[in-house]
Amino acid sequence: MLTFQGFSKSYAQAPVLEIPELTVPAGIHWIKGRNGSGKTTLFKVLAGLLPYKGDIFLDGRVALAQQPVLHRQSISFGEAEPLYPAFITGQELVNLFAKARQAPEGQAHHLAEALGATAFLPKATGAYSSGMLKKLSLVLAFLGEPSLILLDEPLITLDTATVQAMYGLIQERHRQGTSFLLTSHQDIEMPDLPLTATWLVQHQTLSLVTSR
Ligand SMILES: Nc1ncnc2c1ncn2[C@@H]1O[C@H](COP(=O)(O)OP(=O)(O)OP(=O)(O)O)[C@@H](O)[C@H]1O
Repeated sequence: MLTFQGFSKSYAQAPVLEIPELTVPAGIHWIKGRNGSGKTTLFKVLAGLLPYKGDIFLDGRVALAQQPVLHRQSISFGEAEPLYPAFITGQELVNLFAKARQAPEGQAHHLAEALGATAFLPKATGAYSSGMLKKLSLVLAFLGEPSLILLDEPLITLDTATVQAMYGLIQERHRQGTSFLLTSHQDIEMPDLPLTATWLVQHQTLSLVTSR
């Protein structure tokens, strides 16, 4: 699904990640790593938000740096601590993302219902709690038909029922062929998801811990 070749990422002169040669197969992947290890940096690179050196390919055909439009259509990113302009409503963002991503009819409604976001979408996001912001960010991340969805720290601020609903959506989309990368800075297990592999960001690289 993802192939790294001679990849490296630095901030100014400070190296953060180096992945000389690695293939991450399709599936649901859980990426662990301590605070500051480089998980968010990896996701921002994959989401096309940060420059890097080397090559990253998606599904063997989309070279992320060389095909930015196809890249952004193919990968969607749910941020760890999402922030939106305070005056905009959740519904306006959902409408915008649904249009830009050509989301199938009814998909936004299904996602908002599943994640318990329908009631507050008409309100301006400046009035949202951190959990409401996270639910909105998940609705936006699932919109459209990307082949890879990146969810950075998806468990933080969500109540137990919403975490279960999110697991349900991940499995539903996985059955339809979507891959997922999920991160956590906590060393927790994920018994409720059929994980393809667990990875660790450590010593400035990404290493496989376990795989099915
Ligand atoms: N914009 C930036 N400029 C300079 N250094 C940065 C920048 N963003 C992140 N870093 C550095 O890169 C390293 C990796 O940070 P990153 O946010 O990717 O870690 P993380 O694994 O997501 O951490 P956490 O679990 O705390 O969210 C850290 O040393 C951090 O200080």
